[in-house]
Amino acid sequence: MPIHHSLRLPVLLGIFSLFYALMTATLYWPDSIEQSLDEWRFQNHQTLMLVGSSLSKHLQRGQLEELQSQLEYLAQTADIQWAGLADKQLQLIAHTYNAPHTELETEQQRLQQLTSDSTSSQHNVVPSWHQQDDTDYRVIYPIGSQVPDQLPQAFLLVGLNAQRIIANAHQNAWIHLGYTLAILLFCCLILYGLGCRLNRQRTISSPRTNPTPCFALKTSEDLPASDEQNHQLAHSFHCISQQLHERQRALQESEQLMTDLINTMSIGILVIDDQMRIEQANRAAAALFACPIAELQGQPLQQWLVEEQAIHQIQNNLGHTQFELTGYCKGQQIPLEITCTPFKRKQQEFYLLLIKDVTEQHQAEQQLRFLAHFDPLTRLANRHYLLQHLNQLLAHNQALSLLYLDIDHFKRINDSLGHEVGDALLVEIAQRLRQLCPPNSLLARSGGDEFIVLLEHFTQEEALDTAQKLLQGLQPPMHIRQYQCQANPSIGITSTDGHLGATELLKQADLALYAAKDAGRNRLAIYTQALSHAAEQRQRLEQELRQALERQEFLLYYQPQVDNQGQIRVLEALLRWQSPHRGLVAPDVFIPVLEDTGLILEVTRWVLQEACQQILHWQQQGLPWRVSMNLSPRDFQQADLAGSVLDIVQQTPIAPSLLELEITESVLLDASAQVQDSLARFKAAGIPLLLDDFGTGYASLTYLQQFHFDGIKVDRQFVDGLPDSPQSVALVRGIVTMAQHLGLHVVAEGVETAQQALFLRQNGCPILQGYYFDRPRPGNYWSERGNATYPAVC
Ligand SMILES: Nc1nc2c(ncn2[C@@H]2O[C@H](COP(=O)(O)O[C@H]3[C@@H](O)[C@H](n4cnc5c(=O)[nH]c(N)nc54)O[C@@H]3COP(=O)(O)O)[C@@H](O)[C@H]2O)c(=O)[nH]1
Repeated sequence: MPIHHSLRLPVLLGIFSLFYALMTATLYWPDSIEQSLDEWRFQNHQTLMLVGSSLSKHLQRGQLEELQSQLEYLAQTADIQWAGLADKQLQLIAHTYNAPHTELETEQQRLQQLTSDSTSSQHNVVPSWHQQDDTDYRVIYPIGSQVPDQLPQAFLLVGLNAQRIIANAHQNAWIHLGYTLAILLFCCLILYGLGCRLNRQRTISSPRTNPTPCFALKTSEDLPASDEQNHQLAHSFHCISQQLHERQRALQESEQLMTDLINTMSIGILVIDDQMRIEQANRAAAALFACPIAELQGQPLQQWLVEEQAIHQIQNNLGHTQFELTGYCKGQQIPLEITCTPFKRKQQEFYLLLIKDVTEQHQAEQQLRFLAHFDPLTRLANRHYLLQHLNQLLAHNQALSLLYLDIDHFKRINDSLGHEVGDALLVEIAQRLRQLCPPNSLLARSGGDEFIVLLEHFTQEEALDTAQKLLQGLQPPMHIRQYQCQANPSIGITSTDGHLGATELLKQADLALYAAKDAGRNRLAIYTQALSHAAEQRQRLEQELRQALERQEFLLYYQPQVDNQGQIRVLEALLRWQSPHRGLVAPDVFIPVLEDTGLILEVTRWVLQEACQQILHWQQQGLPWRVSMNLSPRDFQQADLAGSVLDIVQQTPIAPSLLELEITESVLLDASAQVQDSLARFKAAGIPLLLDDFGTGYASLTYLQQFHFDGIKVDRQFVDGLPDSPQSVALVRGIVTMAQHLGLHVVAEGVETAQQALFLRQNGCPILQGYYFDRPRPGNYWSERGNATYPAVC
């Protein structure tokens, strides 16, 4: 059938449209589905990478609950059906509730095949995608793989379904095809309409060729119909273009959303191509390199990295790996932690880099390293560092000497002037020691007020010489704020030819230090074998004393204090130790050990209980004697000395005034609030307090008044010189006069002769104690002796 010439073009166009639609369907369609799937995989890859990094952190911290909820959260993501997590041994450690067991088992087997694949050049399994059927995919995603050739920390197993994406792609393709056809159809119609109009005009303008009124007939019937069609077509075209516009807007919006999301992430993100050019960057990355995003894009990555081999590191990395590189920011070098994940898009290789500035982390690590080896206060090496160095030298049998320093009575500075002054003084001491120490020496703060100087290649004579310089150098007082502080050290010295262990050497220096302290402080002492021997003896004594306490080998002896009429007024309870090996041991031998070990606290409790029982016993016998007992300075360091003493006293039916407490001056030297509180509570309970060994220490009238003592005991050493030594005479007279004026009662101890007793009586001392009257004896001796008086002193 011949085609009217005005329809020829539209018909041709129509045929072309159909042909085009057919071509698009066969060529464009599969390609567009493949492209959608590519993009879908890429997006899921990124999601898995982000989730993988947080799962890795939970794994490192062993947070199983967080792992589980992270997986559940992942399974809520569009197209992700289920997820599971297998550890390095390929055992499942967590999975979502909806994960089918058969799937998990299959994935586990697949994982086993992947990791055991001997043909694989790397054990570091890369993310692998497996297509189950048309729409189902399974992904094995390695997590926390840091080092090539090593298995990653774990594997994320994920089931994905691409049905939505494929359906979307189909829909898009249909719409695309529909649009194309509609546009072509629309063009056909326009062309057809134009053809008709051209014909009509031709008819009007050339009446000779077409004079018939058919034109009028055609115009009256066809023209309105054609206008109507044109109008509808224009309307459809408008709708289509509007829809197109809206879809484009939606696309732009989702693109913007993606960009915004990436920009809000605090971690720097870069996408680079295989030529290492930056394709995309987020705001955090721009801030890291202090360069606007637009300027970053298209730039070679090398421009921002210090190391040349950095690029090889990125290119050679096969999986999701993490490494550190140094980057540039405003000309400054910054340490960067980079997680690199390669991916393919449209057959081209790309790398996704997650970049973190680890400057703060590095600083914290540096600080930790510093703290591990140095003392933060004085900035000297610490004990740990010194030990390390000492061990290294001794491993090479190097001859060396050690000086062990301890500042005498440093505690008093802390207690009286406060810890801030104490700290400042330590810094000053460190500073002075630094200047005094010779080259080839290592100065360390061992802790508290202890310092150690390691002298490499120093003989004992040279070490002695250095120690003397240190002693002298620390002699001048130090000005700390408004105070003038004295920091006198005691120094222990030891030397070795390099054939000793570090611990042994330090022990020797420590023993020498204690020898220096025992010898009167602010001096030095050299280690000798005898010190080790004495230390061993002491160790043994300590051991035996512990047993003595368990086996109840302690005894109380009592020594009387006699008045002017020769009557016993008070009996002083004095501790003895009936040792099965040593016989009856005097307290001078073992009390220092009990004090050092803290055993004295238990012993004092025992003494107190015994003394109270003895008072009660004598009371029941009609012997109204008071008993005095000694408290050691160490007793005052326990938390509630007054509480425990008063408890024991109250448990016995005796008047507290029948017990006297003898306290040495050294207790008051460090009179803390705790000491003051204890003394006040004894006083309030009615227990008399006596200041023992008066005159030997730092006897101060302030103490007597401040702590409301009832009396003093004149020390044996003053009584010893009576009546011949003019100093003793003057001192004893002075003490007694002062005590009388203060209303204190005075006891003189260590009275051994009749002359001493007479002198004391004639000089107003009413109560005397000493061998002249009696030695300390067991309680039952006094029970039997009863109230008999001693001969009057005349
Ligand atoms: N914390 C405690 N300290 C106690 C306790 N028991 C005793 N001590 C203290 O031990 C030191 C030695 O005591 P001791 O060997 O018992 O000596 C006492 C007397 O025997 C001795 N003394 C008494 N008269 C004379 C004498 O004429 N000559 C002489 N050479 N010595 C004599 O004096 C010691 C009593 O001293 P004091 O306590 O200062 O009155 C001694 O410091 C005891 O304090 C205890 O249970 N806890």
